[in-house]
Amino acid sequence: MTTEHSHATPASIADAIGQALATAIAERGTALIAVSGGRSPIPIFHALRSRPLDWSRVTVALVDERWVAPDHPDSNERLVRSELLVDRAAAAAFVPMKNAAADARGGQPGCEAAYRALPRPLDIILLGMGEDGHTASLFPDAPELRAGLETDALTIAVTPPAAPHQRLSLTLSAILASRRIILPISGAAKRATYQAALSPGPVEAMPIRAVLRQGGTPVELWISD
Ligand SMILES: O=C1O[C@H](COP(=O)(O)O)[C@@H](O)[C@H](O)[C@H]1O
Repeated sequence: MTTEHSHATPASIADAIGQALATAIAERGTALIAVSGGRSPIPIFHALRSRPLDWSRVTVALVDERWVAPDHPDSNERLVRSELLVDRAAAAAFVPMKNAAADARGGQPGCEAAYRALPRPLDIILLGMGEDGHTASLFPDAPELRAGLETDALTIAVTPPAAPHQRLSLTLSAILASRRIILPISGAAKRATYQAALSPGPVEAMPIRAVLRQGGTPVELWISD
């Protein structure tokens, strides 16, 4: 089921995430969120990081990672540490995807073990979508895409055909195992991508379709100008 929220703002999205985390903490004592990298989540991180939650009970994981050093400008870990895990959110635990392996394929088993050790299900995923219809690091035409859409593993190494860096990504099954998925869509280009994703066509051409076409996990689209 997909719910559309129009006129979204970083504050309204942070409200929804903060409430989900607070509910999880109240019900189970802990909360687990996986967040995307890229540009889109930055204003949401800024609105979320000062929310009055018991952040010491929150664990932050990643939706995907570029296989670069954690201080590289393209590192999603660097982004999350610098833009989310500060202020009140500095008390949260963080589970990186990047490890010491030389490449993403070599690092996948260690990442899989680290993510399997997390409590499940994820309470919430802050998902992203590229203008090419990729989500997480499930890229159109990636050689590993079919496996990423079908495997029961939580993570997969991906070689994007047209984007920089090897990736480590949550798989579709791991994404859909979340209690709730929040997908912000901002700007004309992303809105056009979303409309294209709603049209008939293969999932392989726009992997976000696999998230939008399923009916088991609630997906909230937060749409802004
Ligand atoms: O490469 C990536 O791209 C997507 C979309 O990024 P954005 O900059 O267009 O918001 C992101 O969701 C993913 O985490 C990231 O690794």
